[in-house]
Amino acid sequence: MALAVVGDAAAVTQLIGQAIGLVAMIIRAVKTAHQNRLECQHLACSVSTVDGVLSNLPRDQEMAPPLKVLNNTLEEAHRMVIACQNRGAVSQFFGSRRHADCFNQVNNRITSDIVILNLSLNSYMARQHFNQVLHPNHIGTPTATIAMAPWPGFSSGSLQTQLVVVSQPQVSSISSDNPRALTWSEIAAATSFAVELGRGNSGRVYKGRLQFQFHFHHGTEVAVKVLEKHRRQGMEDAFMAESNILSGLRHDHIVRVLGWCAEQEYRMLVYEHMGNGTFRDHLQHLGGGPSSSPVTTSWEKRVEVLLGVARAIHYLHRGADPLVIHRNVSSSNILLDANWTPRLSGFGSAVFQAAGVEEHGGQLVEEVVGTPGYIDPEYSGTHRVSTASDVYSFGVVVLEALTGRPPDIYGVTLGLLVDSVLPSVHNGKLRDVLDGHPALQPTSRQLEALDLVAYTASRCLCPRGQNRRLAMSDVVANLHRALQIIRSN
Ligand SMILES: Nc1ncnc2c1ncn2[C@@H]1O[C@H](COP(=O)(O)OP(=O)(O)OP(=O)(O)O)[C@@H](O)[C@H]1O
Repeated sequence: MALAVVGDAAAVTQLIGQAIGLVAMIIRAVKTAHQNRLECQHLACSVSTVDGVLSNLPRDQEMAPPLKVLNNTLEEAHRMVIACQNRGAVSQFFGSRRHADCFNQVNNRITSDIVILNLSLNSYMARQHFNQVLHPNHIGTPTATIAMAPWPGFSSGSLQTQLVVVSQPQVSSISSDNPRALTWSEIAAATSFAVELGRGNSGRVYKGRLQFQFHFHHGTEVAVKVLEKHRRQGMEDAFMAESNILSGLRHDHIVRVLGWCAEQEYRMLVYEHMGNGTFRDHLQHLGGGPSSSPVTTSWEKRVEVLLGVARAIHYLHRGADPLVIHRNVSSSNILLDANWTPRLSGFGSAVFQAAGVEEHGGQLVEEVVGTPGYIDPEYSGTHRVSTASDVYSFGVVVLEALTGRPPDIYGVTLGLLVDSVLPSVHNGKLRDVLDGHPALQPTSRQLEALDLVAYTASRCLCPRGQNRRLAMSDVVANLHRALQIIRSN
C-alpha cells in the first residue's frame, strides 16, 4: 500500500515535470515563430499562468488524470507553435482551418483543463481537511489552491479564466461534500444512461444510483447531466460555468453538485436527485404529473416555493463569493426534492458578476441566453445583463405560480403571460386570472396574501430594470409577509 502511494507520487511528479517542460518549450518556440505571431504570444501568456500553478500541486494520484489531459493539450499547443516557425509547415498543419479558430480552441482547452485541475485540487483539499479533523495527527496539508478570475476586459458570457495562486487553502469553502471526480465507468454503472429525467440547453439528464460509498452514504440517488458537444452553448462553456460556479455555492435552495466526470471528450455533472420534478410540471400538470401534489393544490406551498427560490437568488446576488447572475431563472429550473423543498438549478448560463458595472446597466455579454418568455426585454435589447435581469425572470415565475399558465402562450391568442396578466393585476382584478386548482373560492386572507404576491411580481416586471425593479431582498421580505398572512388564515 505504502509502495503504491510512493509510486503514485512519483508518477504525478513526473507528469508535473512533463507539463513544466512543455510550457518552457512553448515559450521558447514562440520567440522564433514567424507566422501568427500575435496568436502565438497570446498562447505563451496562457501557458505561462499554468507554470506558476504546477509547482504547488500536491503529489497525489487524484491530480494524475487532469494532468494527463493538460499535457495532451500542451503537446498540441507546442506542435502548433512549432508549425508557425515556417510558412510551409503552417499550411501543412492548419490545412483549410482558420488559424485564429485553432488558437482559440487550444486556449479554451487550456482554460478548461485548468478548471478541471482546480476541481480535483478542491476535492483533494476537502479530503485532507477532513482527514485532519477526523485524524488530527494526519500529516499532509494542502499547499495551494487555484483561484479563478475572469480575464480582465473579457465581455463574453462564457467563462474565460486566468489563474491566481493563493498560498493558503480557502478552508471556509471546504466541506465533506465538496464535489469530486468520478470515472465514466462509475457513472455508467450508476445510470446505464437508461432513465432520462429531462433535457436542457446543453444536454440530457439521466437518473442513477451510485454503486459505492459516496460522501458517507451508500447508494446515493443522483441526476447526471451529459453535456453534448453540438449544443448551442458549447459544451466546455456549460461545463465550466456549472462546475466552477455551482461547486462554490452553498445554499439550502440551490441544487448541489456532487461530482463531475471529464474523461477524454466526455463532460458530465452529477447532482443530487430531486424526486418531485420541476415547479413547472406541477403548475402546468405536465407529463401526466400528479394533479393532487401540494404545489398544485395549495397556495401556501406555492408561496413557500417562491420564497425559497427568492432567497436562493438573493444569495447569488448579494451573499455568494464571488457574486453570481443566474441568467436562466424559470419554472423548469426550480426542482423539488422529496420534501417539496425547492432548489434552483440550471446554472449552465450563469456568470460571475463583474465589479462596478451594475450602475451602468449591467455587464456586456456576447449572447443573450435564457428561456423564451422569461428573458428581461431590457437585457435582450442592450446585451447588458445585471441582477435586475434575474429579478425580471423571477417575476415571470411568480405570475406563472399565480395563474398556472405558461409564460409564452396565454389563452386563445398567442402572447406573453406578462402582457396578458399585468393589466388585471394593475386594475385590482387578480381574481379573474388566478389559477383555480389551489382553491376555487380563495379566502379573504389568501386573497390579501396573493394581492401582495401579485404586486411584488408587477414590481419585478417593470420594463426598466435599474432602480425601478425591486431588489431580491425586497422580494424576499414581501413573500415572507405573504406567507405569514396565508398561514394566519
Ligand atoms: N437534480 C435533478 N434531479 C431531477 N431532475 C433533474 C435534475 N436536474 C435536472 N433535472 C431534469 O432535467 C431537466 C433539464 O435540466 P437542465 O439543468 O439541463 O436544464 P436547463 O437549465 O434547461 O439546461 P442548461 O443548464 O443546460 O441551460 C430539468 O428540467 C429536469 O426535468
